[in-house]
Amino acid sequence: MALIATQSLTKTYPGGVTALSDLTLSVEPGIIGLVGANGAGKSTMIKTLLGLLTPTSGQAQVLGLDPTTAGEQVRARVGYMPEHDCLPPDMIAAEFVTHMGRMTGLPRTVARERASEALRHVGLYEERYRQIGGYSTGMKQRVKLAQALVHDPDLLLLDEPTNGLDPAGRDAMLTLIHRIGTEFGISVVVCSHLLGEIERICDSLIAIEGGRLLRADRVDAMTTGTDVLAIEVAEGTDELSAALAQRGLTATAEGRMLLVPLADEDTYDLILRTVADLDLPLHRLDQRRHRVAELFSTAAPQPSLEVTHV
Ligand SMILES: Nc1ncnc2c1ncn2[C@@H]1O[C@H](COP(=O)(O)OP(=O)(O)OP(=O)(O)O)[C@@H](O)[C@H]1O
Repeated sequence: MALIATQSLTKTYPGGVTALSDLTLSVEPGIIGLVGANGAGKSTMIKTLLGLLTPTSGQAQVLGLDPTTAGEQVRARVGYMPEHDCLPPDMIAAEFVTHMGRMTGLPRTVARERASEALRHVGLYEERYRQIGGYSTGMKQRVKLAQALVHDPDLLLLDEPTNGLDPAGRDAMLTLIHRIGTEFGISVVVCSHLLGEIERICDSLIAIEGGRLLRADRVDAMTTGTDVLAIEVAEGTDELSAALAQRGLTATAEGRMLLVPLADEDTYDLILRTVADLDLPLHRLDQRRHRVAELFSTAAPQPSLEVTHV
């Protein structure tokens, strides 16, 4: 059974903005990145999957349930970490997460135990009796994650979980999400406009632009090899380029690399022989892979689709 499936899912807000347009996709369980620039429709998608927004047309299934008609059942099995700060500053973290557990229907003692456990999973066990207002941004993000985990969901929907964090904090949050997805066997959908960082921890990606689906697929299927070889030598790049041209290979310079079309298996040998003949120190020779970033059009209007790591 697909983890999430949509058929022609469309959401137009009362003001007339179409945030999701005719989205049809199906993703398997795992860690799934929902990527797109600010305004692409990610939050709208998450809220629709939770049954908090009703689609204008089309359908969605989450864990085999229709959020429009079975919203409560969906929310009982799904944990949600919203994008914006939603934490009461004068509450103690353990109390807040317990309260959120109670809201999902857990009895008081179970909610308390589960809250401690969830706070331990996110690395806040020692600090759990402190007021949230005194927490750093990273700790607040972890409390939001703990409250999403408290009822032991099958699926987590995380809306921009690295928002407001510095690079080290982002890294720690992504490592934590990856651990939850792999060690706890919980599927995770993680929204981000930071494609590079999300690509690193995900099995699959759903890429959207202006409310439309660009592609939903496994990351490895999106990054198959191209028919271009990248060569990098420590020195003598120009010399190598000229020598390759003499042997009928057209090399294009890109930064410190030379890119050569991969005609057939002999191309590798020809390059290696040329490098050896010139006695140049070879740093790399490999087949270029497609990058997920290529899915997105380079033109505006997605200036904030930052690629941090590819
Ligand atoms: N309640 C609303 N009423 C009207 N328009 C809305 C509403 N919420 C979102 N929109 C619009 O729908 C589009 C998609 O917004 P959405 O928040 O889903 O995008 P996003 O990809 O999550 O971006 P961000 O990361 O900036 O939140 C945007 O044009 C936004 O302005």
